[in-house]
Amino acid sequence: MDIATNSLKGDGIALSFGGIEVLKGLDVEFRAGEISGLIGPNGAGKTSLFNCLTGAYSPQKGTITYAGESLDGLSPAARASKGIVRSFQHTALSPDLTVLENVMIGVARNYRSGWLHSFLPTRRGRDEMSEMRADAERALAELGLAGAADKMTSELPPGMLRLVEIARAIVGRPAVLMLDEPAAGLNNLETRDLMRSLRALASPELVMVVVEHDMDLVMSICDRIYVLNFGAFVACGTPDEVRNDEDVVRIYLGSDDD
Ligand SMILES: Nc1ncnc2c1ncn2[C@@H]1O[C@H](COP(=O)(O)OP(=O)(O)OP(=O)(O)O)[C@@H](O)[C@H]1O
Repeated sequence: MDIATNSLKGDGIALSFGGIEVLKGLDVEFRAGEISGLIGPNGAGKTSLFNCLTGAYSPQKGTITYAGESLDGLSPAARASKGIVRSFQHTALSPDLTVLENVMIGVARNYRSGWLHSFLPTRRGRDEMSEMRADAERALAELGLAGAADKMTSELPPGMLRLVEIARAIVGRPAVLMLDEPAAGLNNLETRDLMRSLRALASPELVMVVVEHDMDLVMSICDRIYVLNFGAFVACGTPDEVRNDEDVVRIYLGSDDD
């Protein structure tokens, strides 16, 4: 398929709560092969747009497509089965499973018989289990976490937990990876490791979208940045273009938020 068509697009996305319009007819295109950033002050509408794209919210107006195919009306699970996955701002890992087992959960959707069947003492169950294990080991290795596979998640510092969660999101080889504030709660060193890992994940087929308050991270790793304010885009461009945009400097970069 032509990579240029493999974008996640929103056309005229409008969302209201109790009559208050929080997204005002947004047009957006997150392209494969790029890391896109979504930034803006508190309450600008970033999470609302993120939730519309992942299927957690249904916009009252507009259309969302991936590679030209409409996603309208599909639940988050149905979108995930099409390869559109998200990570969570607060880690959603199980403390009772090892790192490897937590990541294996993320790949279960790719197997015909699923997670439960893989534990059954059948040939197919055993084969699927070892494939899932190999997929999870590959995802952990991609993020530099091979050595942590057998640890319990409770033994890991926050920065590594965030990477484990990203490993769980990428283990099924998603088409679209949406990251909600991946650097929240991380120290400077952990944030730098995360930036390196995210940059290394970028590939020509993958649409990657990062909602983030950490401006250094966004400016360092993103190819294109959308700036949202009061539910409307005020700028879109490369980090340099956005950094030098007068409106952005006025409404966002000059604020005390970040
Ligand atoms: N479920 C909801 N019910 C009512 N209002 C909501 C809901 N979700 C978001 N809003 C409102 O929509 C507006 C945009 O909020 P949103 O969380 O999308 O902004 P944001 O840019 O992600 O902010 P932050 O950076 O603080 O997370 C805010 O005024 C918020 O109060």
